[in-house]
Amino acid sequence: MYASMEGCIGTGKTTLARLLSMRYAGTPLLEETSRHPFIAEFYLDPERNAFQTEMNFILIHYHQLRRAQQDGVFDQLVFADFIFDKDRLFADLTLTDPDEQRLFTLTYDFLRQRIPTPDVLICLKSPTEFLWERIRKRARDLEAPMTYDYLDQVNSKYNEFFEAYDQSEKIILNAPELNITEGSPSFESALLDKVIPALSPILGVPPRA
Ligand SMILES: Nc1ncnc2c1ncn2[C@@H]1O[C@H](COP(=O)(O)OP(=O)(O)OP(=O)(O)O)[C@@H](O)[C@H]1O
Repeated sequence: MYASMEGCIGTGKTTLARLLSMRYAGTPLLEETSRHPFIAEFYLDPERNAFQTEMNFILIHYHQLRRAQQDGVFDQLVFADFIFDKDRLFADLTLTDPDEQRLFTLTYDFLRQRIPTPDVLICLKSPTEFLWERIRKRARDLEAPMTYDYLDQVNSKYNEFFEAYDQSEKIILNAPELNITEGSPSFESALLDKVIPALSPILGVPPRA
């Protein structure tokens, strides 16, 4: 079973994937963010750097998922904090040159066929204001140039994507209601009330006591 979290920037995907892995004694598959060499440049000049950023993201994500597949990671219960399709969603927004869009699509479609699709997608929805607050609070240097308008556009893309998504089972959750914060008692009770009852029947296993 392969479960993946998705949601806009700052929704809490990584924290949720990590905690669900612990709860279900599964294996976390977390995005190797430290290996995104272009993201800082992207935020400084999105128009100029979008193509190299998106190509870089699909190659990194592809290799991480392929490596996991070859290492037999998907033979276990896996909780990932990203899916390959997220880069299609970002590229739809960031790539404006038709030649670059075409080359991205050719590469994306070629790679997409070679990687596994999750059995269940956990969709974390959130109002943009909530995400903006979280991103300001976590204060990652490279995200400092991000504008509210950009975040709002990414968030709208995610909402459209969640609506249309039909590749597997999906569970739609409201991220602010969960208050995804490690060690928070309200998050623990939201996990028990809202996430685990929806997820366990799909996974076919109960969480650890
Ligand atoms: N394909 C992409 N194109 C442009 N930027 C991207 C892309 N994928 C991720 N990013 C950027 O990389 C950074 C990390 O984003 P991502 O949503 O993957 O993780 P996150 O915000 O740390 O997740 P969470 O807080 O939900 O655990 C963000 O600044 C995001 O805008």
